[in-house]
Amino acid sequence: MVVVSQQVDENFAHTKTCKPASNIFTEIPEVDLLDPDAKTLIVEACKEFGFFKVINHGVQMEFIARLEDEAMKFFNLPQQEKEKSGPPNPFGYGDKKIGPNGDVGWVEYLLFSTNSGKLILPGISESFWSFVNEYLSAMRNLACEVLEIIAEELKIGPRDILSRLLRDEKSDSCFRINHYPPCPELQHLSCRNLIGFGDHTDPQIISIIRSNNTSGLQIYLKDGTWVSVPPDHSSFFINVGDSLQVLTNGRFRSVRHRVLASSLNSRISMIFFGGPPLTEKVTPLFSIMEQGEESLYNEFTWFDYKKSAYKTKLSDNRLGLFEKSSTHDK
Ligand SMILES: C=C1C[C@]23C[C@@]1(O)CC[C@H]2[C@@]12CC[C@H](O)[C@@](C)(C(=O)O1)[C@H]2[C@@H]3C(=O)O
Ligand SMILES: O=C(O)CCC(=O)C(=O)O
Ligand SMILES: [Fe+2]
Repeated sequence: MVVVSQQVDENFAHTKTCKPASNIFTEIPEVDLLDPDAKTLIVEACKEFGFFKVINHGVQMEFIARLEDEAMKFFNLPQQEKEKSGPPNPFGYGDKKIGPNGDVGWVEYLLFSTNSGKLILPGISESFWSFVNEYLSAMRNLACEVLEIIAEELKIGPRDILSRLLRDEKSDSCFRINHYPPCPELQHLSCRNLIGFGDHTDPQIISIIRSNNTSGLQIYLKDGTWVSVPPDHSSFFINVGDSLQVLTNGRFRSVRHRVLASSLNSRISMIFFGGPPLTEKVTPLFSIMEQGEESLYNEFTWFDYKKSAYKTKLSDNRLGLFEKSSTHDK
């Protein structure tokens, strides 16, 4: 038995594992977008967790299911067919390798830009492409609605002070579909968990995650613990990204998160990352600052941040490089 376990461990030498952490977190803030109290809940959640769940969002389930079906059709293609849409540079099909700096995970994915026209990928059918575009426009609207609610509650008007960054035709947003295949060998993996997508924060302003009902997503709490997010295929999970942490001068928290692979079930997730135009300065909003308050960050544009981010490993503290008091100061 011990021998079998050792052999299996060797098979996973090229992937990453972590200690088991299966604390199921039942206190994820749940925001009903039709509830007049939504504003307060959203702002509290962004400060405490940088993360919340949205219900009554108005996006039809059939619409989401159609895109998920198309994505599964793609991931079910023979490996060599899928590889024709890769490697990602950074857009396209990727398998196990994440980003340009040696990160790995038990995941395959498709990464799309939302503003560089049609990405010609051999494995992407016309119908898949048109579902992606319809979905993206629904996600942009949802992200903007949330950002407008935030602006209103923080009284940092005008109402579109944040959402205009995503509505801009040059908004540098992107979209990712992740597929985490089940990993039956995991049961023998000597009490370790297999990393699907390693821990990180998202660099953009806001991200919207939607997944099927397979668990795996975890968030890192202020008290230093990892907790599992109960999956809910009919809701959206919203992440505060690094840029929103800066725009609010640290009032909101960019959430560290990761995904663990499952031994039994396949997880599929679709994530919209709402980013500003490349030339936009990412600095604390003037209207949020109290008298005498100083920016916690050196001035940078989204282009500067992205350029720096793509030199980092997934789990690096990317924002640390731009913090004023940081020892990493440039
Ligand atoms: C390791 C990397 C992958 C990533 C680019 C990076 O160098 C650091 C940030 C990573 C991340 C995390 C959130 C999103 O999934 C992503 C698309 C992004 O914008 O930043 C990925 C990048 C990627 O996979 O290309
Ligand atoms: O797949 C998921 O649920 C989240 C993945 C993620 O955090 C990412 O792609 O940035
Ligand atoms: Fe992420």
